[in-house]
Amino acid sequence: MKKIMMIGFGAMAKEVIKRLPEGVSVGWVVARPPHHQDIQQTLGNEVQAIEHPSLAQGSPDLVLECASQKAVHEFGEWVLNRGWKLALISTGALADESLFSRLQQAERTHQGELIVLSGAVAGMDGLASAREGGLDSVTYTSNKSPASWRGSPAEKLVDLNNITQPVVFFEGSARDAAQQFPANANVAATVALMGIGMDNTTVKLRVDPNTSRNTHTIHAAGTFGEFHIELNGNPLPTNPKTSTLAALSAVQACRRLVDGGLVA
Ligand SMILES: NC(=O)C1=CN([C@@H]2O[C@H](COP(=O)(O)OP(=O)(O)OC[C@H]3O[C@@H](n4cnc5c(N)ncnc54)[C@H](O)[C@@H]3O)[C@@H](O)[C@H]2O)C=CC1
Ligand SMILES: O=C([O-])CC(=O)C(=O)O
Repeated sequence: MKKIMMIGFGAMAKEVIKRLPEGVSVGWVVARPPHHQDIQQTLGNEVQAIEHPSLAQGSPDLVLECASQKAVHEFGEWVLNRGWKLALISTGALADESLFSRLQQAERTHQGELIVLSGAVAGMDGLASAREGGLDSVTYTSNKSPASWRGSPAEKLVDLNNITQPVVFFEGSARDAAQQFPANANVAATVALMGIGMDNTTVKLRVDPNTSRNTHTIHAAGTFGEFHIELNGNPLPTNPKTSTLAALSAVQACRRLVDGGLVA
C-alpha cells in the first residue's frame, strides 16, 4: 500500500481522497488545528492529522499539496529537504523566484522530487515539447463565472454582481496573474513553467456572467507551428473557483505511484 501525505483538507483534497486509486491511502493530513477533528471523524484514527509535516510518524510515498500558495511557502522546502516527493497544485507559488530556486536547490541536494501537476488544463506535454524548438508567443486566457472570482481582487476591478457582458479585467504576465490571484490563476504559472516563462507568457483573466464553467484557452506559436486549446471544465460543486480536472490530475499522480505511468 502506498501512503500519501495530503496538505490541505478543502474542496480539492476531499475530492482527491474520495477518488484515490486502489493501493493508495492517506496516512497524514497537514492542516490547521481547527480542521483536525473533522479530519479524524471523516478519515478515522488510522490517519494522522498534523500541523506540520515534521510531526509525521513514518515517511510518505508522495506529499500532495492541495492547499494554497502559502502552504507551499510554509512546507515545500522542508518536504524536499527530507528527500520526499512533492506534487504541487498551487503552482503559482513558483512565481516567487526566490522560493522556486530554494525548492529546486532542496530537490537537487536531497534527491527529492518536485512535481508540477497539470491541474485544470491539458496540453502541457505538447507545450513543453514545443518549447524545445523555440516558442514565439504563449497566451493563456481564463474565463470563469462571477461566483468563481468572488473573494479575489477582481471584486475591485469589476462589479461582479451587476455585469451583463463578459469582461477582461486583467491582462498582464503570468507572474503577476499568479501572485495577484492566488486562488484562481495557478494555471497561468503552470502554462508559464511549461512554456516561455513567467514574464513572457501573456495572461488574460475574464469574467463571464453567462457561464458556469471554467474555460482555459491556450494559444501557442513557435517553430513547431501553432496550437489553440480550449478546455471547458466543470468546477467542483464545493468550490466554483476550482475545476474538477485539477483534482483529477492529483488523482492521476497517485495512480502513477501504483501503476508507474505511460504519460507524465
Ligand atoms: N493548478 C491548478 O490547475 C489549480 C490549482 N488550484 C489551487 O489548489 C488549491 C486548493 O484548492 P481548493 O481545495 O479548491 O481550495 P479550498 O479553499 O477549498 O481548500 C484549501 C484548504 O487548504 C487549507 N490551507 C490553505 N493554506 C494552508 C496552510 N498554509 N496550511 C494548512 N492548510 C492550509 C485551507 O484551510 C483549506 O481547507 C488552491 O491553492 C487553488 O488555488 C485550484 C484549481 C486549479
Ligand atoms: O481550477 C481552475 O479552473 C483554475 C484555478 O483555479 C487556478 O488556476 O488556480
